[in-house]
Amino acid sequence: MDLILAIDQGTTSTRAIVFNKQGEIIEKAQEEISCLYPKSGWVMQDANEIWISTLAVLNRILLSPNIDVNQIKGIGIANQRETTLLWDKKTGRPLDLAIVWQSRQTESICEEWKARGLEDWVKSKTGLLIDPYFSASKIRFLLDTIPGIEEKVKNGEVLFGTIDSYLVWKLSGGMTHITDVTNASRTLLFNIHTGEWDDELLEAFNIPRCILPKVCQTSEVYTETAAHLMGRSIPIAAVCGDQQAALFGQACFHKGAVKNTYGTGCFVLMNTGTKPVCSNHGLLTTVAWKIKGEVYYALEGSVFVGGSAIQWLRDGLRLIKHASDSECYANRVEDCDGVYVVPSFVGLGTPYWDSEVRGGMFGLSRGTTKEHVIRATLESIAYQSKDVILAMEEDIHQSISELKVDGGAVQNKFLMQFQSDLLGVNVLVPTVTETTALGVACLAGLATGVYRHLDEIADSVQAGQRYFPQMDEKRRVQLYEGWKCAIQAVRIFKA
Ligand SMILES: Nc1ncnc2c1ncn2[C@@H]1O[C@H](COP(=O)(O)OP(=O)(O)O)[C@@H](O)[C@H]1O
Ligand SMILES: O=P(O)(O)OC[C@H](O)CO
Repeated sequence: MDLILAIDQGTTSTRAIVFNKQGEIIEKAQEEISCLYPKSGWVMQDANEIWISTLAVLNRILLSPNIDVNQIKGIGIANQRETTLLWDKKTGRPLDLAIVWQSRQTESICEEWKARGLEDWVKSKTGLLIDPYFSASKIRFLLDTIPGIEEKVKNGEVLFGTIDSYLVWKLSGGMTHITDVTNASRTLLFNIHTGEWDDELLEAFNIPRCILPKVCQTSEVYTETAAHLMGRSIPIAAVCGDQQAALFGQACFHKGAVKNTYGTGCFVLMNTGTKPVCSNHGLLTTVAWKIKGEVYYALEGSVFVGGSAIQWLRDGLRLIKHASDSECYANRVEDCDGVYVVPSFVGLGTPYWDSEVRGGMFGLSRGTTKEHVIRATLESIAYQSKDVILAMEEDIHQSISELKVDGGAVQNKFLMQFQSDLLGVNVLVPTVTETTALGVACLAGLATGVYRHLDEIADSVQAGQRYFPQMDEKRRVQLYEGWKCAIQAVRIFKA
C-alpha cells in the first residue's frame, strides 16, 4: 500500500497525518503550540517549540501499529504562511522568536515604506499590499533588532525562512534551504509575474539576497529527510502554504472554484487560472501552486482572527473550557439580542486593511449573558467571511453560488448553519475535513508517482455534510447592517 505523510504546521497546532491513495486518513497525531503576546498587537512563536511539536507528532506516527514506514512514499509540508524566522546556518538555532503572520509589530516600518510612495509599485509586482501581515517588514524588523546580526549576515551565517523552509532545513539535517512559490508569494519580495525573488524590491526594503531560500515548485522532490529521524530517508516532495494546500485539497483545480478555511484566521481563495487577476476591492493576488512548470493563481481574502476569537473566549475571557463548548452555549439563546463582537485584535484584513483598529463589543444591555457574547463571537467569524466574499463577488462581477469549507472550526454546526444563513448559499463540508493536509499529501503524491493525474485526486474528495440557508432575507439584511455599524464603530474608536 502506498502511503503519504502530510505535516500541517498551523498557527494553533502541528499535525502529522498519513493518507492512503484514496485520501483516507490512516493515522493522525496533533500537538497544540503556544503563541506569545509580549506587547499589544505583537504575536510571536518559539520556532524550537514548533520543531519539537513536529518531532513529537512524527514520533507518534512512527510508533503507531497502523504505519509501516517503508510504505511512506513521500512527505508534504503545509504551513502557516508569512510567519518569519531567522536562524543560524551553522547551528540551526533560531536567532530570535518567530514573528507570526498576525503580528502588527512592524506597523511603523510599513508606514515608512508607504510614505515613500511604494504601494502601487509593490502591488504590481507582488499582488500584495504593504502591510505588517507579509514577511518583508518582519525580516527588516529582525535585521534591525537582533544584536550583531549585520556582521553575521556579512559572514553568510544567517538564513531566513517561513516555517516551511525551517522544517525542510531541520528535516533534511541542515542540507536544504528552499521554499515554494506559494510561500514566496507571501513575502512581499517575490515577483509573481517572473516567478523569482525581485532584486528591486530587495533593494527598496534593504534585505540581503544571501539569506533567502531557493524558490521551488509546489510539487517536486526537493530533498530527503535525514535517515536518523524516521529510520530511513523519505523524499520531501511538496511544500505549500496552508491556504493554497486547502484550495488544492478541496479539488478547486479549475478557474472560479472557491473555498473558505476556518482555522486560526479565515481565508477565502478563488482559483483564477493561469493568469494573475488584480483586485480593486482589497483582495490579494497570490500563487495557488506551480506543478510541472505551470503556475496557477488565486484571489484571496484574509480574515486575521477567525477560530482564534474562540481561543480568546477560552484563554482570555475564560468563558469556555474547550473551543467546541462554544456551540452548546450559542444554541442556548435564540439570538445575540443585538450584541456584536468585532474581534479585530490585530487589525482588520480584507476588505478594510486597517491595522490600527482594536476589537469591540457593542449592543450590551443588562440582560446580556455569557451565551450572547459567545454566540456573537462565533457569528463574527461568519460576518467577516461575508465581508470577504462580497468583495470577491464585486471583483469577479458574479455571485458565489456555493461555498466549500474546511478547517478546525467547521466542526461547529452552529457556525456553519449561520454562515449559510448569512450568505444565503449552500455550505459544503467534505468528508475529510483535514483538507490542508490532504491537499499537500496529494501534491506530494503527484511528485512521487502515487498519482498521475489531477482527476485521480478529485475522486478522493467526497462531499460530506451540507448546510442550506434557512433565514429569511429581511433578517439577513438586518443582521448584516448591524455588523457594518459595529465595524464602523471600531474604526472610529482608536485607542
Ligand atoms: N468546535 C469548534 N468551534 C469553534 N471553533 C473551533 C472549534 N474547534 C476548533 N476551533 C477553532 O479552530 C482553530 C483551529 O483550527 P485549525 O484548522 O486547526 O487551525 P490552524 O491550522 O490555524 O492551526 C482554533 O482557533 C480553534 O479555536
Ligand atoms: O494557521 P492558519 O491555518 O489559520 O493559517 C494561517 C495563514 O496561512 C496565514 O496567512
